[in-house]
Amino acid sequence: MKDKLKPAEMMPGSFGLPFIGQTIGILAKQELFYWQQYQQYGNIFKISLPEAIGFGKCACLIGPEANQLVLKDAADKLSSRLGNRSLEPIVSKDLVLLQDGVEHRASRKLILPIFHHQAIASYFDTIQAVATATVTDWGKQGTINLEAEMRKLTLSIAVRTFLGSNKTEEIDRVSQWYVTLFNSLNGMVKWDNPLTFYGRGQAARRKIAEYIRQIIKDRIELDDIEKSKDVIGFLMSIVDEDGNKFTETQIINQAIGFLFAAHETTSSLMNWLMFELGNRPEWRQQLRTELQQVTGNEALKLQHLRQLPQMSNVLKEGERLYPPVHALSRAVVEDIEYAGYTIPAGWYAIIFPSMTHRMPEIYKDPESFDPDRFAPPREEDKKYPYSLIGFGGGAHSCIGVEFANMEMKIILSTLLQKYDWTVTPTLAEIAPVRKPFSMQKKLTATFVSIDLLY
Ligand code: HEM
Repeated sequence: MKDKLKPAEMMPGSFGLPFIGQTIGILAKQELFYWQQYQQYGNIFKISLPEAIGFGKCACLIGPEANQLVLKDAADKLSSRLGNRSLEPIVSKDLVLLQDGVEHRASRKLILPIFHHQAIASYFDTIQAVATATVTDWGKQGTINLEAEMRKLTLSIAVRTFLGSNKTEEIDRVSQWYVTLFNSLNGMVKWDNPLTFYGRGQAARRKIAEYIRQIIKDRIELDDIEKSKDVIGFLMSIVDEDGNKFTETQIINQAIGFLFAAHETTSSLMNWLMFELGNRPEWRQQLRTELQQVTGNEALKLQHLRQLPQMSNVLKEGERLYPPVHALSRAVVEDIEYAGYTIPAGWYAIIFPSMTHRMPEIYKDPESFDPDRFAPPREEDKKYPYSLIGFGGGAHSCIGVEFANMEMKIILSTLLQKYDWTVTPTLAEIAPVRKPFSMQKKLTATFVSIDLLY
């Protein structure tokens, strides 16, 4: 049986140019590059990416079966740590995503309680307060750059709930360092020098680390650990089965890792939800009616969030059409087999939420925004396992999914209760969106107070 398997080199697709592989196509076209390869070659194709940026020969696999293989069935033969090593300059090996096997299971068990629903309930008030205060300004500003303002809002929420900072100037400072660190991911030259993206990112990382170190020091001095209901507080209180606590460096690395995992993802999904809703007055009204029925026009409370099925389906439809993590990468450490090919150790296996989510075999009329596809009896995501993977799946599935959904529901509810809005460019001008990462920068939104409308 094994003899009949073809070598991965025989897959359709192209490795591109020597040394740089397909880098030029990917830099120029981003997600669209993979989409075009999929159209040309089908649901399994090869590419290559430079080793200098943490890759090599890659098998790109599309569809629920491939997702299940990579995230579950063959997970023991794959390494998330090596598959995501391009993120190491930002998040360090202390983040669970960069760990495998026994080490990963042990760390994940320790940190899961931080994002368990009991714990995230304690973040509700903070998120609501930041969301309410921030969006109050949006109505006064005329047309806003949606991406920039949403980034500020989600960063403020993350810095407040994770690090416990509550002074505006501190939040702004940490947010600026974080943006510099995030942008340094684009830096090809890994030289720690102020002249390079990478160097500026590392300098910003050291500043964030120093800021967190001071928070830890203050809390120890003030004996304030147990009282602090933020992520740093939880990280400082965790004790493993042998009585060990996280070291100061581990706490810093985890916190920076969480900022990274939580921020860009939530911000991007929020932008596209605002875009879709901004183009659909009927859905804005439907969500508003659902909210009114549940809250009875009182302030939003935590328990209301569990009674908003239509809003939950809108979030899922956003996750389906605009998954912020459009590709998930693993390094192959032991040969795996898929679709008649052997994918050997040393290669990378990459799966794509963005393309799985638009397969007509799974989702009816996949390009259309149709949140009801998730409501009974349709429940299109239940037909095949691993067909909705915007939050990943298997051992490395997102630990922040509840936090993210709570945050997005709070922001959306706050906006729906306060404003009506329009977004440019319009759906007709840019759909279907194949480059959401860069396209989101073009989005602008105009908010009109509901009181002025009704
Ligand atoms: C809309 C928001 C979010 C989306 C779409 C999202 C998506 C994902 C995805 C796709 C993965 C799996 C990556 C892989 O398997 O390679 C993941 C993992 C992870 N996410 Fe999220 N995420 C979001 C928000 C958050 C938040 C708020 C946190 C909180 C800190 C968070 C923390 C993590 C962590 C720590 C992991 C790694 C888990 C592990 O390796 O065991 N994420 N996320």
